[in-house]
Amino acid sequence: MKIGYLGPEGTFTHAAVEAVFPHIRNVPYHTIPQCMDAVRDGEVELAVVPLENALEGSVNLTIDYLIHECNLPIVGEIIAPIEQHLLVHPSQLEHWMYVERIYSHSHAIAQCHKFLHRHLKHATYEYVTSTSAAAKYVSEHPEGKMAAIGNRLAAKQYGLAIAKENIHDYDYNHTRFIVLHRERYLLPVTDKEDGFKTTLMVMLPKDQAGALHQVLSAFAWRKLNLTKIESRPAKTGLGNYFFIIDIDQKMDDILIPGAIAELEALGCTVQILGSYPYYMVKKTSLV
Ligand SMILES: O=C(O)C(=O)C[C@]1(C(=O)O)C=C[C@@H](O)C=C1
Repeated sequence: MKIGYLGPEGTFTHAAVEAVFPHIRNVPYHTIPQCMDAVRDGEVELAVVPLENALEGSVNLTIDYLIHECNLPIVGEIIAPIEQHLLVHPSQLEHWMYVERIYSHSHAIAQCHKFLHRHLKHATYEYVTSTSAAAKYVSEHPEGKMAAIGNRLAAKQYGLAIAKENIHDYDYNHTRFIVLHRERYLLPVTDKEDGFKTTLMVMLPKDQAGALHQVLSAFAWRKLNLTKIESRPAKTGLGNYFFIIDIDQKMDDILIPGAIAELEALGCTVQILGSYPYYMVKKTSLV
């Protein structure tokens, strides 16, 4: 069995994969869509991609590619702590405050805006496909006045020095990663899961007053706890949205099917994106 992840080696995604699937061979992919395509095309059985960060919110590319391009069920979730560090070539360690360009994934840069505003006001941002792609690039340009934002694993992997530790803006920093498979599937994980979730995609009927209220009440009176509700453009015209709804329990025989039937009776289109276990990675077992 093989598991694809957003690479190259040393991303937070890689660390999450190693923490939960230490015995499965992992394969890095350059972009999030490439990871998903690899599962769809059968190159790997599973893929892990970032979905949401506690400071910066959803990774829209993941949601949009999943909904519009590559319909794969979510079979698991990994929640991992995130510590961002400023990484430089060792030869630049004394001069980190003079770096002119900061490389990283847009989500990682967004998690460190207060630090960047305070200490590196003059620097410009270069967005790349992942935090470790940034670290790799910086390691290949020892003369450049540049830094990457990434983790300890990437610093080690690419021989960079940590100029400043823990530069993320708020202490509580976690990212949710989803595990995708071609079909609904039970994960080969020995650790006990920390809980279960069910994720739905709901498209409201057009121009119906109070539709969202009715949708929420279908969950509320059944006491189904929602951990997330988010809208994304349906990409069919201004004002057309779909909702991603996370329910805090696994699929059952009565409550969730009942809520779905009620939504469909209201004229909603509903798709079950997955019903899956989630795993919380401890800080010490990450990077
Ligand atoms: O896995 C990585 O290192 C990434 O670059 C992706 C990503 C993300 O998209 O959220 C993953 C975790 C961190 O929140 C920052 C970046």
